[in-house]
Amino acid sequence: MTATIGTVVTHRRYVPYSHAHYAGNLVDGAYSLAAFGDVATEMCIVTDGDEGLFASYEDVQFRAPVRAGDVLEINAELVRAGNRSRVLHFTAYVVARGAATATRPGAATLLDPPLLATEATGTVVVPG
Ligand SMILES: C/C=C/C(=O)SCCNC(=O)CCNC(=O)[C@H](O)C(C)(C)COP(=O)(O)OP(=O)(O)OC[C@H]1O[C@@H](n2cnc3c(N)ncnc32)[C@H](O)[C@@H]1OP(=O)(O)O
Repeated sequence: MTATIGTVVTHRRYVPYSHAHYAGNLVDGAYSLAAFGDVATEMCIVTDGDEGLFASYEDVQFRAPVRAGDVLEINAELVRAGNRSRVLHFTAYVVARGAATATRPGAATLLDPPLLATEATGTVVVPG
């Protein structure tokens, strides 16, 4: 296992309507953070053969809403590797979004370009 700076791990997931929390089917910010935790877990497996533990966030920016019915692309990039610490930069992009009408309740569209919804920097720690 090697912690190579620039390594990227990507997940894609549909945001279920069961996660709508606010008006307009808005999803809470914690949803993005949970997604960052999952992509960080895979990053730790890739770099260190262990799931790792999330130690801290230095910065979290909610730049655009995430809504139920969105398809998210979640990325983690390894930006710094200490002895046991791994600093990751996270992004969550909306790549597709529901576009329901009265006659087509399941209509949805790809977003081109994708919409940057959430961005963060955080540190995970792996065993020595
Ligand atoms: C992948 C996602 C998983 C999750 O979401 S898990 C759920 C949430 N997280 C947790 O429940 C974790 C709870 N916290 C802990 O268990 C411990 O707390 C840690 C294991 C995270 C760290 O404890 P210790 O192993 O005793 O840390 P040390 O020996 O003091 O330091 C080891 C390396 O970790 C860096 N570090 C420790 N705490 C922090 C912090 N809060 N923010 C940033 N970095 C930290 C240090 O600097 C050092 O780094 P250097 O080995 O590269 O020199």
